Amino acid sequence: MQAPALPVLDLQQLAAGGEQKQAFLTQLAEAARTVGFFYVTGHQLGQLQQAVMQQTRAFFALPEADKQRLDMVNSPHFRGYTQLQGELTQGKPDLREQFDLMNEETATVLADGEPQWWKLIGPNQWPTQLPQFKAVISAYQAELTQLTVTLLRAFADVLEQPADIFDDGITPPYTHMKLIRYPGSHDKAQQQGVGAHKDPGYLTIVTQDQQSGLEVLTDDRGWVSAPPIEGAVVVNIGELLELASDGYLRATYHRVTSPAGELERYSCAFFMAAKLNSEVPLLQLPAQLKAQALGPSADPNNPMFYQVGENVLKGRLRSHPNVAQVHYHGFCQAC
Ligand SMILES: O=C(O)CCC(=O)C(=O)O
Ligand SMILES: [Fe+2]
Repeated sequence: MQAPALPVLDLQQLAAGGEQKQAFLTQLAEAARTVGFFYVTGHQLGQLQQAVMQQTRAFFALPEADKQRLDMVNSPHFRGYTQLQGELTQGKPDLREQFDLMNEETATVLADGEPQWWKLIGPNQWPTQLPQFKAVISAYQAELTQLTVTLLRAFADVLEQPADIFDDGITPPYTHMKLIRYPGSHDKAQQQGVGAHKDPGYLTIVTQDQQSGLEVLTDDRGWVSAPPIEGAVVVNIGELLELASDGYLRATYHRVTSPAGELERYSCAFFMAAKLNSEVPLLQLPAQLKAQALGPSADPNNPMFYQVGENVLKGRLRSHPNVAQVHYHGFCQAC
């Protein structure tokens, strides 16, 4: 077998402590500084992962009318179903259908003048036709939340910070899970499963079925494929970690190219951010790390905000203009 193009890290080493933990942290630092994308094995997600993929397939196999009843446009909290080409990346429709959910909460009632991102908080929409769906997906959400917290603490170590430096903002974190189906494309001109983008949170974990398609932009090798590896999930750094580390760590551009012809691809992307009503701490890095911090990347098409709610809402408004139009009209200049 060809060696994977991205680093593979074993979480058991982190758990073992001592020298093994040090070896894990060294690899994490290297992976984070070079590509910002890596595989993680040695997690405990195995059986649950299979159940999640089963439920994901079952959801997308529901009749179109059942899925449409859960359309995201019903939800000011950006939860629910988005049909094929219903989401935009870099202004172009993505060839994927998806189901989004976040922390299950009661909607906040906004007083005059309060920031709009409070509206991101609220209940999910659930498909009642699938009796196991909510329990299985919620259990996975809880496991991935734990895993991202563990990894973020490891990043604190890499950045030579106290292990709890991020804790205030992530008790609990804001989490967003996206179940996705990418249909095959017969058209070479239309293969944007999802266009090139950075993720807005601290960290993302991607669970893939057997079909490849995820690609990562590297400095030295251009776009490289991140195909599924049995027993591994893919982890990548988001914008909040880039901001917190003043660009020492980089959020990496990635995309999904549609499978060919009759093939299809299923995945689950899990985004972990800090609480919406928090600010990302700008860490005081030791001199040898600071010297390598490039500052956060400046992209006029993608401003990054330290205020977490603002950064998360920016991404949602841009990706789902129809939801923005209905629920954020008059606020969103782009819609
Ligand atoms: O489906 C995947 O593998 C990744 C999806 C992704 O990058 C995203 O939704 O942000
Ligand atoms: Fe992404």
